[in-house]
Amino acid sequence: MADQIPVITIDGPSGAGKGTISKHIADKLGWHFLDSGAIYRVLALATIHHDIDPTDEDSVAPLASCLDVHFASSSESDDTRVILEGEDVSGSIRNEKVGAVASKVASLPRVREALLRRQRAFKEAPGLVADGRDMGTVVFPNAEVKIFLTASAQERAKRRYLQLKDSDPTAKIEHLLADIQARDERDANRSVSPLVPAEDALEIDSTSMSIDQVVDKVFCYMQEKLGQ
Ligand SMILES: Nc1ncnc2c1ncn2[C@@H]1O[C@H](COP(=O)(O)OP(=O)(O)O)[C@@H](O)[C@H]1O
Ligand SMILES: Nc1ccn([C@@H]2O[C@H](COP(=O)(O)OP(=O)(O)O)[C@@H](O)[C@H]2O)c(=O)n1
Repeated sequence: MADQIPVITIDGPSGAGKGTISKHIADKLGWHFLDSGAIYRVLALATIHHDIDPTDEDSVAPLASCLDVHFASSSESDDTRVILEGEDVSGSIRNEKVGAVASKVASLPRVREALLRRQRAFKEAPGLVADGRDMGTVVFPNAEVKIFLTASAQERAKRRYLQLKDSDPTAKIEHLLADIQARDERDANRSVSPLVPAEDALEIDSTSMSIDQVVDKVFCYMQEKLGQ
């Protein structure tokens, strides 16, 4: 029964480490993983491909409802491939331009509504780790374990720079910091599903923590909550 399937939600701002930590926890437990940001990014890319204004709710909402996207596991790597309209877009959804458009389409209430069922369908046995902005507040409000992961904007921009510099030699920390701050502002101030910690979330500031330290902290908290 879907109701007996445990869910761990990890929400927080861009670059806090949500994806990295969620994947570690999901792998360790053998649970499913929902990267909800990838769905908003794919929708953003679809608006770019179809030349749709990302702020026009009447055009973006129908696109969200019938978005032709699926997630495929790859035999060559651990990564899940993201397929939009038959094309592998796993790399192209990750750039900062697509991230900025994603945060625009994500502020449209009917778009968020249209994507709810698609996200909830990831809840399958033996369990789910869900990463995003509103996993613990809106999509899985009854999740057993909720984490709100943060880090200072400077630290997040530095992490993003280190992540991008090899594939994008033009990446600059000051541009990434400005993008992160603009996205934080839009995500926190939108009218629907703003980026806020769930009341029952454990908040972790990872500014001075290593990836392993964060994984250990989440894992200990999860064992305490689930009694495992
Ligand atoms: N605690 C940490 N310390 C240092 N680097 C981290 C930490 N957590 C994540 N990172 C690195 O920061 C980058 C962004 O992490 P990511 O998981 O993509 O963040 P998010 O999903 O929150 O946007 C990745 O390169 C990741 O390896
Ligand atoms: N559950 C979610 C996930 C992402 N998003 C939006 O989608 C954008 C991209 O999400 P992401 O998780 O891939 O972004 P990063 O944290 O990796 O930079 C975010 O800036 C949010 O505006 C959202 O609104 N709700």
